[in-house]
Amino acid sequence: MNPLVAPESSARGGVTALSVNLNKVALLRNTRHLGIPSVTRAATAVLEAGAQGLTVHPRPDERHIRAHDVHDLAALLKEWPHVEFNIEGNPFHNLMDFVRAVRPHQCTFVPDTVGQFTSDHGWTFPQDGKKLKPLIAEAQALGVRVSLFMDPMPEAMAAARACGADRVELYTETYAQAHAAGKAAALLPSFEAAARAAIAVGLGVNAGHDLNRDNLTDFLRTVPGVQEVSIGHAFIADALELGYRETVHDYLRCIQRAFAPQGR
Ligand SMILES: CC(=O)[C@@H](O)[C@H](O)COP(=O)(O)O
Ligand SMILES: NCC(=O)COP(=O)(O)O
Repeated sequence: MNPLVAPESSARGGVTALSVNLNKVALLRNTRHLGIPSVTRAATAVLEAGAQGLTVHPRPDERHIRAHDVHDLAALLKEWPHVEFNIEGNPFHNLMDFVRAVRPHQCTFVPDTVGQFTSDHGWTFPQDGKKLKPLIAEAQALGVRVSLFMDPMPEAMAAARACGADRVELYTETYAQAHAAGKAAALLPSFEAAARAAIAVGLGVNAGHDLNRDNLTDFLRTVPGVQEVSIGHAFIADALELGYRETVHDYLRCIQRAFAPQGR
């Protein structure tokens, strides 16, 4: 049994799952009272094209994903029993209401403030562990896997595990910025070390934020055991040009390339 491949992903041969974040479909929809572009139609399109999961981040200000979107997607996913639903948010704000009502496969705890521009940091350990522990336990008692949004800090992983988390999601904006500047090689070792430290204490590893078709393969080739990438902003930008189906296929190819023997 390869410790870098969790049981959940063994069904895919250890290949990372693609979870499409639909926030930006809702953002565009909310700029008119016409209901288009449809979040549920986008979800159906990306799932029919092969995406393995959906992610939403219903922020308290409802700038994009609204409460009804979460419930609409939960209803839709009853038709897709093998697709994972991941709901992100701050568990001290509105996230737990959705966890209790919808019981998604996974919730991702993100330490955002209410009006924050976007997610830009992970939890702080050991300080946050004590207050997170009961909420993690509550979500798990509802059958919901808990992932903690984390900066790539190997030294924080034991404390993340100690408060009961099932997985961590490595916050990848710094990697994306470095990759765009041709400097990813300097940063990847810290992400690899954080992933190995997480796996060593029994945590699963997810990743997300500013991943795209240019930087995804390099990340997955270097960082071991990534079970899920959640990708939204760049994905939807690409889909505006290529369409949902072709965009899913492009991202799945980026993932597959990372697991192919080098040189192919
Ligand atoms: C947690 C994270 O990095 C993203 O999933 C987050 O959903 C981005 O939120 P916005 O789409 O509101 O920028
Ligand atoms: N958890 C990351 C996510 O869901 C999407 O982030 P981004 O691709 O919109 O930056």
